[in-house]
Amino acid sequence: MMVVMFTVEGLTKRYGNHTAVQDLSFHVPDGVVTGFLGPNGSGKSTTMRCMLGLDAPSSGKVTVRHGNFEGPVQACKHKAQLVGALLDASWVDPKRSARNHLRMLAQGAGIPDSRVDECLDLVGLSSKAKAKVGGYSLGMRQRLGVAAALLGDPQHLLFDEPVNGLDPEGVSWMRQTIRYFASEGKSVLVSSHLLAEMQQTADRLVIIGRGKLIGEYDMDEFLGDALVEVQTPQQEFGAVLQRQGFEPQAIEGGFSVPVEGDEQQARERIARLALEHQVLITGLSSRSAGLEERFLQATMNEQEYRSK
Ligand SMILES: Nc1ncnc2c1ncn2[C@@H]1O[C@H](COP(=O)(O)OP(=O)(O)OP(=O)(O)O)[C@@H](O)[C@H]1O
Repeated sequence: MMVVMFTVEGLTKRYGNHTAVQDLSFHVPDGVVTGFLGPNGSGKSTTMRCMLGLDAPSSGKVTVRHGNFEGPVQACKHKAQLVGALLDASWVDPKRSARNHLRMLAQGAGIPDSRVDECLDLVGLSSKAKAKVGGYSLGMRQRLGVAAALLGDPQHLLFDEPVNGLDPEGVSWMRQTIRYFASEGKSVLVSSHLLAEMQQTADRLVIIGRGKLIGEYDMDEFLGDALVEVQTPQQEFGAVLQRQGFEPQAIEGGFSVPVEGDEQQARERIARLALEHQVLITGLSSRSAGLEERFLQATMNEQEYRSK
C-alpha cells in the first residue's frame, strides 16, 4: 500500500477574475515518481507554488506529512527538511560561485555548511564549485537547482519542468536522479511537457486541464494494453488465436491482438502457434500507445489554446 504524504484537497486559485486552478484534489505518495501533466496554462506551476506555500490558495488546502508534522508547508519550522523544489525561474546571482550560492541558502535555512559540499557532490558539481554561476551552462544550472533543493535532505521534492532545455545527457542524468530520490522513499512530483521522457520517468500521473483534474492514473493503467499485429493471408488463424484465449480483431492483411503484460512473450506464443498450425506469418510486430497519444486523447477537450 502506498503511503500518502502530500495531499492537495479542493485547491482553487484565482488571479482577479481568472481562475487558474479550480477545486483540484490529488495526492503524491512516497517512494514513487508522480508525473504532473497538463497543456500550457492549465495551472501546473500555480498548483506547485500553492503546494510550496509560495502562493496562498483562494480556497482548499495542501497537507504535508513528515515525522510529527502535519499541515501546510508554510506552517513547518523546518521547511528545508520537509520540501525541496526546483522551480522554473530559480534566480541565482551570476557573480556568485555555486558554493557561495548554496552556502547562503544553507545559512538562511539553518543547515550546516558541510551539507553544501555533500550536495554539490551529489549533483556532480564539486569540480565547478568555485566557478561563477554566470558561466554555467543550462545543464549545470539545473544541477545547481537540484543541489539547492536537496540541502535540507527533504522528504518531498517538487520539480517544475526539470528537463526543459537540457541536452540528452542532462535529460538522462535528471531522470536517473529523480528515480533515485523515489527509490530512497521520497515523494517526487515532476511536471514536464516532454511526454516520452515522462513515460520513462514517472510511475503514476496526475493530469489536469484548464485548472481542473482530468484524472490520476498508474502509468501502466494509463498506457493500456499493447497490441500485437499479425500479418497472415490465412484468416483461419483467428480461430486458433481465440482458442488460446486471445481476442484477435481482423485488420487488413491479418489480425490485431491486444495483450496484457509482456508483449515479447505474447509475440513468441503467437509465432509458435503459427508454426504448430502451419500458418504463414508475413509480419509480426507490437506497438503500445505512447504517453503522447494517450495524453492527447485524455486532454482533447481541455486544451486552453487549441489550434483551429
Ligand atoms: N501571477 C499570476 N497572475 C495572473 N495570472 C496568472 C499568474 N500566474 C499564472 N496565471 C495564469 O494562470 C493560468 C495557469 O498558469 P500556470 O503557469 O500555472 O500554468 P502551467 O500549467 O504551469 O503552464 P505552462 O505549462 O505553460 O507553464 C494561466 O492562464 C496563467 O496566465
